[in-house]
Amino acid sequence: MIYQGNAITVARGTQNGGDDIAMLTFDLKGESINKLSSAVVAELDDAIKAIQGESGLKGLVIGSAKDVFIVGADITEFHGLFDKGEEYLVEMNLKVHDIFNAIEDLPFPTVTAINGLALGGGCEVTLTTDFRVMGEKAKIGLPETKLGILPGWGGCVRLPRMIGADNAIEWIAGGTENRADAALKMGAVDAVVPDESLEAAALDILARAFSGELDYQARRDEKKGPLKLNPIEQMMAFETAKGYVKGKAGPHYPAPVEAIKVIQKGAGEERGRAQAIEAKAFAKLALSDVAFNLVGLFLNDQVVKKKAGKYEKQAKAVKQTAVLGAGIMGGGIAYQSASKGTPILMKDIKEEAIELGLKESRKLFAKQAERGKLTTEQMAEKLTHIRPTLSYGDFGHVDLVVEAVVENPKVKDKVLTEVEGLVAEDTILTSNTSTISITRLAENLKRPENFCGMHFFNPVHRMPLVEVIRGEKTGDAAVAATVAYARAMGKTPIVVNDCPGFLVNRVLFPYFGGFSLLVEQGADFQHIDKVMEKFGWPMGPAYLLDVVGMDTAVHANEVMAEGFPDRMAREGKTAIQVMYENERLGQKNDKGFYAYEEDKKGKPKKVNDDDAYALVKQVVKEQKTFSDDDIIARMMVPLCLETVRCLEDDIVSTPAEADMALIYGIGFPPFRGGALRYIDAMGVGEFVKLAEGLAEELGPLYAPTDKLRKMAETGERFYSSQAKS
Ligand SMILES: NC(=O)c1ccc[n+]([C@@H]2O[C@H](COP(=O)([O-])OP(=O)(O)OC[C@H]3O[C@@H](n4cnc5c(N)ncnc54)[C@H](O)[C@@H]3O)[C@@H](O)[C@H]2O)c1
Repeated sequence: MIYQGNAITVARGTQNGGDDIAMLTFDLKGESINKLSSAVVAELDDAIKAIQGESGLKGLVIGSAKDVFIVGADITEFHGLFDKGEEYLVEMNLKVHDIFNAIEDLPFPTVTAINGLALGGGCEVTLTTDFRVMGEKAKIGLPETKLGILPGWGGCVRLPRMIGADNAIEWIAGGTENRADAALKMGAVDAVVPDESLEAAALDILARAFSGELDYQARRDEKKGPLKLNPIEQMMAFETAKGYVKGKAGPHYPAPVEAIKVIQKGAGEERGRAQAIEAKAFAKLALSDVAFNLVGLFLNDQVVKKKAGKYEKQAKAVKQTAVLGAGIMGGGIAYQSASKGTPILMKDIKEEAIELGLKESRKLFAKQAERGKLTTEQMAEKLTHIRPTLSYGDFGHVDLVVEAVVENPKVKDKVLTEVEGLVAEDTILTSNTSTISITRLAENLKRPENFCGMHFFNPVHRMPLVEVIRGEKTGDAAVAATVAYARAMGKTPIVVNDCPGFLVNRVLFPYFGGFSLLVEQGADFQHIDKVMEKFGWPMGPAYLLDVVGMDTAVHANEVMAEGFPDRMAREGKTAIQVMYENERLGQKNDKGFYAYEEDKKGKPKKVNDDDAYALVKQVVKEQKTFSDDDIIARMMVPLCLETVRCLEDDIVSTPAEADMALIYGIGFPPFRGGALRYIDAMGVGEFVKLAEGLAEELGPLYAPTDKLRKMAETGERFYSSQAKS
């Protein structure tokens, strides 16, 4: 044994009967995957030094004993490391460069055997060796820009020299996970073989290097030298890419463009100087709020997944489901279930509704086939997973039912009690209601413990969130099975307690409340939209209301006002009500705050409509002017405060889940990390001051809770680590 650590071992391996190959294996103890924590990187340093000190070696194979090669750096360490500042981060990366360069400079040929995943730092380890062989099912990539940073351990330097600037930009700026065949085509790896042949293939490559058939020194020189593009080619490649990538990433996500700049700046440089450029740019990005928030988002996502995983372990199998109602939501639920492989019965009372639901599903499957994601046979097979019906015939064999009929408590009561009488004792019943209390719907059921909410978002195939709502009598088995089913559908379930609006709509409607007040005080609704879109929302509030539908919004608002009269009930008409009364329902009838025309692709395109302005005038009481910051504060404060209340009222159990629900459910700007992360970034004290000032003029919708005031006094935060700026 040459080296034995907690995550790395180096042994002498055989090649043609000898023992002159160093076999370095990643196998992190106590974990199911390999990741590059600081401790593992320190081990790698020791392991390479041990190899350097060993005599009689003539080759190195790096591999993994787990199902994956290395999934990346240990992201749980990031906030702590970023806290140490720019200088520390530059030094840290230069040290890693020294270790990685030492692998690249070993006096014999080297090869990595990649199985499972080689992402981020894991991918960068593979780039240090002269050759790479990859398992057929493995994936490789540099997803760092998705975290608001850039590959800082040589990815921006080595990859462009290996696969060309254009290809490297695509991988790095896109943060893509790339399949083995694509990696081979681009020259990122030298061979693709079945997993079980990886080691043999790696040894074979070494043998060919020993025989001189493969020139490992030439490979090395290429990686270590400047990028082979003349200045004009460089200009063309980089400038075009920067323009394109900037347009795609948008103004709030600087990392992809910064990564291109690093590749460009380092292009004419040899290894050491190019790596220094990379280290500096990495540290700068790592200290940005965007990186802080995106890393936070990743960690929150882990919390949410872990919680769902725990429920899933206790869940009974959900093999056959049913949806009641084949409308917008029922149709979407049936498609999503079938698409991910759980057979589903789709029941409606109207033949036309069923036809429409099936037509939508066919359209969505056909789109996937067009994009090459499904073959025609697979598409036909998936469609058979949806079984349309007008009767309850096969409901005796259903594990879980999703009720998605019209939003009317009487109809829902009737349908739910009817179906409860037909299914097995342990079948789980769920409702996709957006506004009716789950505890209330359970009142007429014989087995309320088997009932909970399963709230999807529209359009179901696109929106990742499912709120799983626990009513007063809901049992753990119902929650567990519903969470498991949501996961099987490829969704992110978050478990919340019952209250009007549940979590997401309870938080969204105060935001619309802020919008109504602004409009009444003379703010232009199109300007509000522009400001909030610039802030990072995918659509402004007026546009969002048009998408939600004015009828839905008015109805939900009534429910919220009844539930929280102190802050959500109000006198006088809002612009939303005026739109509704004038049959401007939004996109569903082509007119709301905007008018809608069909674009070339047949999608609704919003255009200005003077009639909408004329109607809004009816509610305008003042003509105040608002700065962009005023608008942001008046929109964001009620939303953030309601999120705080949901946490205090135990509607949601952690800040991580609350923030992720808003990002996944209503498109809260991800780079801002969520409502509670937003308060933390502003500082709880500053936020409370801002809210109190607004509450004086605008009332209880803006009033901070006592607990939040206390947090401001004591300096408490929602998350433990702190953003930089
Ligand atoms: N549309 C949304 O954006 C959205 C989002 C989340 C939740 N929801 C909720 O989902 C539910 C359905 O909403 P939708 O937008 O799909 O409505 P929809 O009007 O498009 O569809 C309702 C369907 O239910 C059918 N139906 C009525 N009574 C029935 C019965 N007894 N048995 C079987 N089918 C019956 C109708 O024929 C219709 O096809 C509502 O509770 C709604 O609040 C809607």
